[in-house]
Amino acid sequence: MSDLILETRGLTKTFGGLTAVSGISLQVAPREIHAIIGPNGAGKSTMVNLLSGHLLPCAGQVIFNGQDITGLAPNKVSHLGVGRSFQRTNIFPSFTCLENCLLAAQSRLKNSFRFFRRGDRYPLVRERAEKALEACGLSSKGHSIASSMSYGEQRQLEIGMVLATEPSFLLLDEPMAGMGKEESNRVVELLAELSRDYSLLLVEHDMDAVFSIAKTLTVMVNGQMLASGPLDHVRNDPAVQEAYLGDGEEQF
Ligand SMILES: Nc1ncnc2c1ncn2[C@@H]1O[C@H](COP(=O)(O)OP(=O)(O)OP(=O)(O)O)[C@@H](O)[C@H]1O
Repeated sequence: MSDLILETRGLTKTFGGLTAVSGISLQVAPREIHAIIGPNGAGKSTMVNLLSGHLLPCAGQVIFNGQDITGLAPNKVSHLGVGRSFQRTNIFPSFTCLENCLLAAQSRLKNSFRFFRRGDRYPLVRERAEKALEACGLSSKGHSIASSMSYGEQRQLEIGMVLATEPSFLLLDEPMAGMGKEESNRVVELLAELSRDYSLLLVEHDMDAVFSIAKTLTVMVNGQMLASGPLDHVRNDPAVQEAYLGDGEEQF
């Protein structure tokens, strides 16, 4: 029995003549934060989309909790416990924080026709939504209209909506994108807290954030995996050092 929660084997995606993800094999252990880093166009978001079922791989496998989930539709992947957030904020701006989480929690009800009833009429849905709000640090903002909150809080809410779907694994695409230092520090703390209960794979450009919370790291360049493994090991890998120090853009 594998002790990995997620594993990819030779995962590959091409768009016409471009190989966006080329034979990537990585592993994520339970309750660890695994970060994927790399320059723009490296294939990081494509990788996330392959894991969440939003894109079909051309070759390779995705194994989640020992089950081959390659090619499953996003809703099936989500029902198995993989929750994902997107690079751009994906909330209902005119709804309150609680209503956003209620909708996310309600999406987990078996009968989709139950969408015609308000989520707060279901005690379980309400309980999950409130728990998610608390877990994302917004329990005091339940009745705030989402669009009236700061950008950082809106991104926190998005994580709350993912949590309301009761995942065991979180796929987060640039959760700190566009944030100032203070806001991203708050999200770093939140993710560290969440890693006690959840396994996380995140794509992130903020190296300070990555190095402060990730336990394992995968570095991608031009669709290829340059290195993958424990943070310090990968960080000191000569190929990684060269790739990052080479263009002077993202040094560590
Ligand atoms: N749907 C698509 N059709 C065609 N090409 C695509 C598609 N999605 C991504 N690509 C290409 O695949 C490559 C990898 O893109 P991807 O968005 O995965 O990179 P990334 O590492 O996430 O970049 P960034 O950090 O800028 O978000 C890029 O060259 C991109 O233009």
